[in-house]
Amino acid sequence: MYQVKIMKKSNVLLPQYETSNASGMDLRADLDEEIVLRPGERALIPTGIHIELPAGLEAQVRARSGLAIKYGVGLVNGIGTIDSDYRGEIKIPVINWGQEDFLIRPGDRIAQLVICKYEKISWVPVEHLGETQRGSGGFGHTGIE
Ligand SMILES: O=c1ccn([C@H]2C[C@H](O)[C@@H](COP(=O)(O)OP(=O)(O)OP(=O)(O)O)O2)c(=O)[nH]1
Ligand SMILES: [Mg+2]
Repeated sequence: MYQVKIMKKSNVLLPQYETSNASGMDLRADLDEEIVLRPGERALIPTGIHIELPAGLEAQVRARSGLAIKYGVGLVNGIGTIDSDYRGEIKIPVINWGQEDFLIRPGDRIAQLVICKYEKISWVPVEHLGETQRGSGGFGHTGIE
């Protein structure tokens, strides 16, 4: 298990795994007061945490499926990428795709953080790529049945 430095405001709880083998740790809104996200509205919600990941690890900010299904609330950037060299505050770009106002209260768990390994590569420019059965087929070319 990696040990990762985290800097946080004193009022902020450490993100934690909610079950023993969860891959994500829930992220809480670090707000002074509740905010209302109207339908179609987006906001960048602070978490009050800064982390120092070793090179080779990234953190992904992902939506919580319960909020997505119940309220249509997700992340406007799909999945947020926290680079290992980022030292700023982790923020959550939420959007209300639902039809009702969505209330975010201080401390609400509104997204989750998943730590992942990533690889670095260097490019080798070429004129031809290796052949495969798929070739250039994509975007549903194998059908749906
Ligand atoms: O959901 C997110 C996504 C990003 N970030 C922070 C961490 C990340 O390392 C930095 C930059 O993110 P990204 O590369 O996705 O944004 P960009 O628009 O390309 O900004 P930059 O030019 O700073 O890389 O912003 C967050 O706090 N939350
Ligand atoms: Mg970037």
